[in-house]
This record gives sequence, structure tokens and C-alpha cells, in this order.
Amino acid sequence: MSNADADRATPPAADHTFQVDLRGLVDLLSHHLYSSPRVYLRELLQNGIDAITARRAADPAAPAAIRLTAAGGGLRVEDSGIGLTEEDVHRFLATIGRSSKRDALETARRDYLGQFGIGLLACFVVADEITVVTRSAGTPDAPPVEWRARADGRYAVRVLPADARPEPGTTVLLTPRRGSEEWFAADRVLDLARDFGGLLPYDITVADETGRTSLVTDTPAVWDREYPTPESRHSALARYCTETLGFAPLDVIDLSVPLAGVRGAAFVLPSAVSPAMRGKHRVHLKGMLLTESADTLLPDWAFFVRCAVDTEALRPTASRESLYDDEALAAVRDALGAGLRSWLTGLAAHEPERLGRFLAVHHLGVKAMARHDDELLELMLPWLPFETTDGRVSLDEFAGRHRVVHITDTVEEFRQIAPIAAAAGLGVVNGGYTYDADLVGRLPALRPGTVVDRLDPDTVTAHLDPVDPFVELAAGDFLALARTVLAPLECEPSLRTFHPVAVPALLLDGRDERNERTRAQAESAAASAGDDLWAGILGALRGDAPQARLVLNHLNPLVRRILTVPDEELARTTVEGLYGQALLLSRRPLSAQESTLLNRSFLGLLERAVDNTAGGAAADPAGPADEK
Ligand SMILES: Nc1ncnc2c1ncn2[C@@H]1O[C@H](COP(=O)(O)OP(=O)(O)OP(=O)(O)O)[C@@H](O)[C@H]1O
Repeated sequence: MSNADADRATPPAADHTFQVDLRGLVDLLSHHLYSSPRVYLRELLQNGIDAITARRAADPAAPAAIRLTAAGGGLRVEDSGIGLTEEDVHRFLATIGRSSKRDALETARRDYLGQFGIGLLACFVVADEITVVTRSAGTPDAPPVEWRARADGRYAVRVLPADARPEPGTTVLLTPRRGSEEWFAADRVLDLARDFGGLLPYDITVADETGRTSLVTDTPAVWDREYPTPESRHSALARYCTETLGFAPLDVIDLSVPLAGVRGAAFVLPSAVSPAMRGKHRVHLKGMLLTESADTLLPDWAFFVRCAVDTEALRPTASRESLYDDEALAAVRDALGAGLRSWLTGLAAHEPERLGRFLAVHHLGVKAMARHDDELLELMLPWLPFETTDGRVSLDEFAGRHRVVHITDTVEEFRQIAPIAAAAGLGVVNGGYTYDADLVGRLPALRPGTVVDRLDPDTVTAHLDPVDPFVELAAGDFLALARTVLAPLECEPSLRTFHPVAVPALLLDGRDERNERTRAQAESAAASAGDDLWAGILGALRGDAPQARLVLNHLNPLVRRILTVPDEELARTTVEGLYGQALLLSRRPLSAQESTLLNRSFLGLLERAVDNTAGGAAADPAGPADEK
């Protein structure tokens, strides 16, 4: 069949227009777009502000006020803005998704808060009916118009007599839907209006049933006011933080990105927080509170501050509860990050004590920042604290004393080895804390001549004093026995002298050694489970990592006695006991094999002790009394 035949066979397609189910749309908004019904008030304020902005663009002397009256259970919002003609009402109020602000010139559009043409629908989240009485300022001879819209999508428009509303402007009337009454209580309305509208540019008042009227707007913003001294500015901002953000800040940092019209302050948290926590910042858009929980405003590393800012250039999402993640936001984020950084560098140069107070709480944040910023690290090197064998000192100080900076892999390793390494003259930094190993690794580039080395068993052993050759010879039999006891554990015994004397044995066991042991254990487990393929693969991965070392301390009196134990069985048990005790000191998790060894040695020694006491008591009941 040709196309022409087909055209003849089928009737022409009829054009239709999409229908909108308003109830479905409102349900979507209230459950999926807005986080709370409270936003209805923000949308009303915003429309009032935009209407005044539009009127004043043509007539800068036009009145500029928004009056809210919460009375009789309902709410009236009256603005002295541009108003609407009957035609405008059909075009803008009654057409979802159409906004007069989008039709405006680009330059004027930037002055408006709204843009999407859906804001008014937020009122249907709390009310079944919206009544708007409006009179156009742009067409002065146009009569006032009343628009009544219902949540089911029906609306009615009627033209009112001229004296029904003599002045231009718009009044919106809402009566709460059953269950939404709480959002209309005068106190609630005042709180919401203060929260959303406190920084808006035109006067906003809220009146209650008794006629008591409160001013909502409190401008300029606390960060834009003039103060007689820097101290009074600091205290005013700190007070704002306590009242609005709910904590007394450790410090206050002014923020300003003129290109994006961002002004505000960052407040340093009074206690340390997890670097994984995303900051929750309070962001105003041209004065209107957009969100109290913007988490993309600052770089990730700036988790030690909370901000409050007002911005001109950033874009809101349609819910107007978060920022649109675009290039402008990325640029602002970078600029705010640079601001925080220069605050820090300023402190380092001029106010070291203040920097010290800050770092005492937030060194982790600065370390996170310095990982990707050599210049900052260089600047902060004299200030950032690290845990070392010289105590809590800066890397600068530490590198000044130790040409070779040793670093441990874990906190446990540091705890076990630090006292011994320190006594042996080694300089060790605890590399087990977040960011520390990264930063220490960058030290040679910043302080040429400094060497950074991982602390391995060989280095420690080499720094422990060897024993006299005669002592070594005398202990030969015991050490040979210890070698056979420890061989299955892939550990090699040796005898040294070291401090503290109270430590009988030290288990030196670096990362490579541990990895190799885990591999060997997995290989033997696979082999005994008959999994030849896996055992073969693991076997092929065998490393040539050195063995772990059990270094016995010849200065320790108990070790000296153990070296001369004649009973071979007891000597075996004591080797296992010393290994087990050193293992416990290393504070790492025990394998099944190690737990078995610990149990065996502990019970073996206990048995010996009981046997001795029982044997001694049986042979000579008066013995213990004689010893006293
Ligand atoms: N108080 C008012 N005075 C004058 N015009 C108003 C007022 N409220 C609403 N309008 C008109 O109704 C239109 C639709 O308003 P609505 O709040 O739904 O969207 P918007 O403010 O344009 O955009 P957004 O969805 O981003 O808030 C507006 O563009 C404006 O033309």
C-alpha cells in the first residue's frame, strides 16, 4: 500500500492538549519536591518580593512592603507589588509552569527569586483553596481581579469594582486544609517568616489576631553591618552563630566572593568532627533562606566550619531547597576554599596563638587540606602536631633533630616499638593516623636532606645493642631450641640488650612479614581443604619477605634466668610464653594458630607452677615457712 493509500484509509489525527491532574501534581510536590509544608510561606514571600521588584523597576519610588496577617485560622499576605490584570491572571497564575519572570529581560530576570512558575502550587500543600485579589500597577485603569483556585484544578475569575482594591498590589488569602492548621498559627507564621525572610530587601511584617505587629526583616545581614572594632564584629557574628546555628564558634572567618555576590561568614566548630561528615551550611539567595543544610558549598576538606552566606549568582533547584550543582557553584566552592586557606596563612604569619588554638582542635582538617597543597603544608609544617618518639611535636622540629625519620604503619606498631626505638636513638613518627603517613612522605621534598623510611624489623634490630659474644655463645643451646619452636611461626629469635629493662621480648613484625604470613596460612588452609588450585595460586605468590623476629632482652632478669633453664620441655614452653607475651604487646589480632600457642604456653606454665608448689609441699611441708 502506498503512502497516499494509507492517508486515504486512516482519518486525520486530531490535536489534543495535555491535561494536568492538579491533585497528582500537588501530591508530587508535597511528597517529593518540598521537604516540609513550611515552604508554602517562602513561596508567598518570594512572590511578594518579586512583585515589588518588578514594580520598582519601573517606579523606584513605589511602596515596598509585605504584610502578613494570621487571624481567624487563616493567612492573608498583602504586597504592594506590580499586581496582575485579568489577562495576566489567566496567563501566569492559572498556567502551571509559566512565569512572568522567565519572560522578563535577562538583566531583570537576575533580580527575581522565582523562575519556574510552580511556586504558588506550594500553597495547595496546606490549603484547598487559594484566593488572590490583585490590581495591576502596570495598567492603572485595569480593574481589580479576584482569582479563586481549588486544589482539584478548577478556578474562577471575576472582575471587581475599582474600590474593592484602590491601590495596586496583590493579596493572597489561604484557609488551612484540615490537618494543616499548625502552619497558620500566628507564632508559627512569624517564626517561618523570620527564618525565610529575615534578610529580604523590603519590609515584611506579621500581625496576629489582636493586631500586634512584628517586623520580620532585620537587614543588613549581621556580616554586612558596620562595627566600631574588629572585636565587636567578631562578637556579633559569634552571637549570630550561637543563636542561628546553635553552637558557640571557636573562631569566625569572614567570607566574600565579590564576583559571585557571595558574602557571609564561616564559623569554626568548637570541637573536632569526623572528616567524613559533610558540612551543613545556611545559604540565602538574594536574602531568601534557601537551605540550612547545603553540603556542596565548601570543599570536602573544610569539614571544620559551618557557613552562613547570602549569594546573588548561585542557582537554586526547583524545590529551592538546595543549590544547583553547576560551574558557578564549583567556582564559588573553590573561592571559599581559598578564603579559608588564606585565613589560615594569615594566622600563621600574624597570630600564631590563635592558630595554635584552632589546630589544637582541627589539625585533622588542616592535614586533609595540606595533602593536596604543598604550599599550605610548607606553611603549616612548624605548626601541625604529629605523634613521635619525641612526643607530640611538629614535623619541622622532628626533622631538625632526626635526619632519618622512621614511620610505622600502624598505631599499634608505634605504641609497641616507640619506647624501645626511642631508647635506641631512633626517631619514629606514628604513621597510623589518618593523613599522617601521606604528609610525612612529602617531607623530603619540603626539607631536602631529610630521609623518610618505613620502620622495619631489621632497622630496629640493628639499633638494639648486641650482647657480649660469650653471652651469645652461652645462650646458643637455648636459641637453637627457640629457633625450632618459632620456625612454624615464621619467626627468628635473637638476643640483644635494650631498654626498658622491664620488657623481656619484642616481636618485630613489619607489614611485609605479616602479609607473607597471612598468605602462608591461607595456602596451608587451602591445601588441607583439598583446594589444590587455590593453594597453587597462593603458593605462586610466595614472597621473600624476611621473617618476623622475636628479640629477647638480655637486660631483663627473667630472660637471663630462662636462658639457663636445663629442662628442655620447660624451655620450649617459656619460648612460647615469651612469644605470646610479645604478641599481646603488639596489640594486633591473633590468628587461630597464635591463640592455640598462647593457650598452650599459659596452661603449660600454670601446670609447671602447680606441680612445683604441690611437689614442694609434698616433699617438705615446712618448706614455704622456712623461706619466709
Ligand atoms: N504576589 C504576586 N504579585 C504579582 N504576580 C504574582 C504574584 N504571585 C504570583 N504572581 C504571578 O504568577 C506567576 C506564577 O507564580 P509562581 O509562584 O507559581 O511561580 P514563579 O514565582 O514565577 O516561579 P517559581 O516557581 O520559581 O516560584 C508569577 O510568575 C507571577 O507572574
